[in-house]
Amino acid sequence: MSSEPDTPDAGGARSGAPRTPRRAPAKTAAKSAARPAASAASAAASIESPDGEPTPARTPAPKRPASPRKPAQRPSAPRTAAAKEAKEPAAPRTPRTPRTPARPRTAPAPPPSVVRDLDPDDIVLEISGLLKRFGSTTAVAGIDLRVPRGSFYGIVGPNGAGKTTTLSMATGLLRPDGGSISVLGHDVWRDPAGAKRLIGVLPDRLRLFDRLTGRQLLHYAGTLRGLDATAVAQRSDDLAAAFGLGDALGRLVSDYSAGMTKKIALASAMIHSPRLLVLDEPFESVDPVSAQNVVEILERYVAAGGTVVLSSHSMDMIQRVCDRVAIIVEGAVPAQGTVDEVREGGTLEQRFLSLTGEHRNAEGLEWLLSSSD
Ligand SMILES: Nc1ncnc2c1ncn2[C@@H]1O[C@H](COP(=O)(O)OP(=O)(O)OP(=O)(O)O)[C@@H](O)[C@H]1O
Repeated sequence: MSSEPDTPDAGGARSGAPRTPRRAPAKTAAKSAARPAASAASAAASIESPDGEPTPARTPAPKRPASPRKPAQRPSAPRTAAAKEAKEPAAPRTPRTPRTPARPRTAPAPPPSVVRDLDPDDIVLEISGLLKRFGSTTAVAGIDLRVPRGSFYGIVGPNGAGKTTTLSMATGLLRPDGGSISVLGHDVWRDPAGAKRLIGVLPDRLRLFDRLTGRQLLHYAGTLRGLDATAVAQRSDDLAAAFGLGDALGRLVSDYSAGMTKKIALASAMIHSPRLLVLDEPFESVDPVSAQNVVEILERYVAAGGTVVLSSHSMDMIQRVCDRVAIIVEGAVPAQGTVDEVREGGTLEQRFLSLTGEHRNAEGLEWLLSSSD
């Protein structure tokens, strides 16, 4: 979460034992060999055998003599008017047999949506008239959202729609230009300490203290939230086991894979058992098995009374796990509500496409298909 100050090296080069530089001579030579003939010979001569001895350059194969070209077979078109007249008129074309009409495609039935019967007046996160501009760009243009307690709330939208900007403002990471945000009655910008105590955040751009081990990072996150050392140790073990990071807790976070980093960041966001979890693209870089594992952890959290707000580009995932969803387009929310209300009988993806008009095609990229030789 943003309340964690950035380390000077956060997001920087990976630490740990220096890696042995990889040898790539064979690759380089192979690459050179693919070059045109003039350089190919010198490249071949420079290839070394594994014991360091230069291998003899191959003798170039003798060129095959070019076979004489056959004259073109196509008959030439009649040149004179007389010859034109002599030409027989073309036989009339037989009309095509009309095709049997294709069977109308039946769209696959949308999967059943997750239904949670929640009190619409018991609101955990309330956003009203939220506004944010960056210079001449209006990133968020007056968004209203109401997230009921106990919901698994999905936020979807095309690239640049304003999802991250909205979630950053909702969690106190970015100051809005207008509007208000409250978490269980605490105004995020007037009472940041009160609101932040209730929130766990997985921000879009992870900036972690990656020179710490996983265990140290969890210890830091837990003690920052006021937990004592015993509780932190216990919860760290529980979270590491749940996220499959048990064996990695002793290793530096900088040496984690992208998916592992996401999971340790998520564990850090959950260690203080927040009432609201705000997760910006939590499944990005996470393998399908781990994603399912994370979903199960979040479902247990929601079943126990927690509330999750997450953004994702995976319509399938949102449709499968969320009971409510908001679609953000150009900084506004044209549709929000239960998944069934938003998808209006179709799939979430169909509704998303109808609202975003995202049907760009590859016109203008014809050059991409032409060879660069
Ligand atoms: N710090 C910034 N400075 C200038 N413009 C910004 C900044 N942050 C976001 N924007 C702009 O605000 C708009 C919304 O960006 P945002 O990151 O919220 O979109 P998003 O919906 O999260 O996109 P994506 O799905 O690609 O992550 C974009 O036009 C973006 O270029």
